[in-house]
Amino acid sequence: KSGGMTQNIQPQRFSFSLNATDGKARTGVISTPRGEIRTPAFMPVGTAATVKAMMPESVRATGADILLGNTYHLMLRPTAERIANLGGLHKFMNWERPILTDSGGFQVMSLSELRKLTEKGVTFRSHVDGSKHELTPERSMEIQKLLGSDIVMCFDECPALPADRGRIAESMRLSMRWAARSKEAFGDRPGYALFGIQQGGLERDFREESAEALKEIGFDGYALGGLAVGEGQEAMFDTLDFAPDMLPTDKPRYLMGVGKPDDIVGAVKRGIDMMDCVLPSRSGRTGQAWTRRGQVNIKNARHADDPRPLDEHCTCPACRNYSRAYLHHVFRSHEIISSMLLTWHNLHYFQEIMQGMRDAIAGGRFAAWEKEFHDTRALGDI
Ligand SMILES: O=c1nc[nH]c2cc3[nH]c(NCCN4CCCCC4)nc3cc12
Ligand SMILES: [Zn+2]
Repeated sequence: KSGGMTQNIQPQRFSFSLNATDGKARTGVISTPRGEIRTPAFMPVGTAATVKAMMPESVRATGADILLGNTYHLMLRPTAERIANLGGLHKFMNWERPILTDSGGFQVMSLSELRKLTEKGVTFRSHVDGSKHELTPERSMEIQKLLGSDIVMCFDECPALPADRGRIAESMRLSMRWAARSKEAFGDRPGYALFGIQQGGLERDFREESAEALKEIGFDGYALGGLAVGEGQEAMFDTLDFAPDMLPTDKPRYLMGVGKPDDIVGAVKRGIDMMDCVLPSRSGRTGQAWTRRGQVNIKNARHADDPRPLDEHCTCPACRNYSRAYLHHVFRSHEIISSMLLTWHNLHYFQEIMQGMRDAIAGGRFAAWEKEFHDTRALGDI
């Protein structure tokens, strides 16, 4: 760097400070050497080292403080070793702020073929080229270290639902043994964090057993896994009515894979600090816009002549500079800009929900904010 440039001195540690609570809802800041994460936080998903259809600077412009990457996808292509040799994932994808990486177990079970699960780990064939691979707690930690991930997830097993109690307990106990092996393999890495993942399905006693096991091992943060796997919102909320409270209050709580706007609001209301979901980006590419008045499918013919923006209150580039008619046209014509604009809008809207909740919790007015959120959605699109 040129002389005289003041280095923005970042903390060399990973820490979480709670600023305010309102009921069970919390707001705070996670400090990391690569920057701060305002909570409650929503993480856009950058599976293959890109948030699809978005430049990194655009992702930042939506208000994101942290991205999610996937061990499973990056180990298959371009491989973690190649990314490490090129300077790590941050440099590779030109995102210098925090990155959290999922540990791969969930993606193996949902994406690969010919999987074999043993106490040691999982062997599987790549969905990309059919090549054989193995993931273990140790290998997952090594991959996430090679990537340079700021927040590393334990290697776990997420049971497919519906599953009987015996299967849920057996799977959770395997994940807890893998959590211990993950912690051992992670080692002591100041400035980097390792999060444990609570399992146990929808069962209070198994969630309790899992939380106790994780606290005994000790982690920098605690995720709730095994949810958003088809149980439905009511069952998920019923579980969130007790499961987060079993985890330490002074550490971040991360609900994996969630979700729709109302899932996100309901989760924050129940004490969740971090979430991730492909929904805003994936649905954006299919023409599905999320707005304060509910969902809008821009491909619907009713928009063909509509000169109004998607959402007149939204300040994103899609709503500031384009009409519904234009968005309708570029989607119908399969123009690349269609994915860019709708993804940008959806990510911007999701971040606006997070900012709204952070402010509301800090101001002790979460209930009022939540009521306005639901009442406006009930109006439906105009
Ligand atoms: O238990 C988990 N351990 C590790 N990673 C996970 C990721 C997860 N992602 C989800 N749900 C994702 C649901 N998402 C909704 C939008 C469409 C694609 C799937 N549950 C998860 C549980 C886990
Ligand atoms: Zn917008």
